[in-house]
Amino acid sequence: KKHPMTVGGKVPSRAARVASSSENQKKLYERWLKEQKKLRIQHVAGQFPHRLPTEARVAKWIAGQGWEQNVPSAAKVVAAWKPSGDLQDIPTSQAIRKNVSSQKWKGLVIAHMEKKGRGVMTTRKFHAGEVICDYRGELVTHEEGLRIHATTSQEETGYMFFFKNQAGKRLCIDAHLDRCACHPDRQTFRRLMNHSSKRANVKPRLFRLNFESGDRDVLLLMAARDTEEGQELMFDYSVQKHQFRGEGLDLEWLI
Ligand SMILES: C[S@@+](CC[C@H](N)C(=O)[O-])C[C@H]1O[C@@H](n2cnc3c(N)ncnc32)[C@H](O)[C@@H]1O
Repeated sequence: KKHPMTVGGKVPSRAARVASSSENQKKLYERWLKEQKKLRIQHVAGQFPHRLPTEARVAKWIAGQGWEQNVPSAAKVVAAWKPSGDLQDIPTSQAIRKNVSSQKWKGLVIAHMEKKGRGVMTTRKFHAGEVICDYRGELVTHEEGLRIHATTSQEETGYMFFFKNQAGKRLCIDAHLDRCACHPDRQTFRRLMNHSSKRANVKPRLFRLNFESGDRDVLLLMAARDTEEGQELMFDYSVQKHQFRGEGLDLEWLI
C-alpha cells in the first residue's frame, strides 16, 4: 500500500524500501518489479485490442514509452496476447480500418480441400473473438444482388453474401469476381471460405466502420473459437437449399 505499483512508475528506492521494512526490502523490490512486468505485458497487449500484433509493431509501441528499466519483451507480449477490446470500439478502430483499406490481412492461405474445392486455412493461431479479415466484394443493393445472381453462372452465385444492415436496409456483397475494383492487384480469397453448420470456427459480423470518406457497412469474419495454425476456416452460410439457383445442383454438403 505504501509503494503502489503502476505501469509507468519507478521501483521504490532502497532507502524508501528500508524505511518500510529493512527485513523485507529485497522481497519488496523483486515483487514490485515482477508485478509491474506482468501489468506492463497486459497493458501493452491491450493497445492491440482486436487483432494479434506483430512483434515489430509491439516493439515500436514499447520503444515509444520511454521505459528505462523493467521493459517487457515484444515476444512475451505477443505470446500473452488475447482480444481485449469491446466490439463497440471496432467501428473506430484505426487498425481494422487500415486492414480493410489495404486488404493486407495476414495469417491466411488458400488450400485445396478434399471434396470441397478451394478453401481458406490459417497460417497462425487465431484467438476466439479476434478479427480475422473482412468479406470483400462490391457492396450492392439487394435488388442488384438478385439481378447479378440471376445472370451469373451457377458456380459463381455461391460467392454472394446477402444481409440486412443496422438500418434494416437489405444489401449484398457481390464477390463473384476474384478481384474487387478497388484492389485489382489482390485476390479476394476470403470469399473462398467453405460452409459448416456444426464445425464453424468463424462468425460473420456486420459493422459500420467510420472511414474518412464516410461510414461504410463492412462484414468482418471473426474467430468464433480458438483456432490453431493449419486449420480450415469455415462459417455457417445460413442458407437453405432452395436459395441456390438451378435444378440438379449437388447441395449435399449444405448440412
Ligand atoms: C463461397 S464458395 C467456397 C469456395 C469453393 N470451395 C471454391 O473452390 O471456390 C462456395 C462453394 O464451395 C463449395 N462448398 C462450400 N462448403 C462446402 C462443404 N462444406 N463441402 C463441400 N463443398 C463446399 C460449394 O460448391 C459452394 O457452392
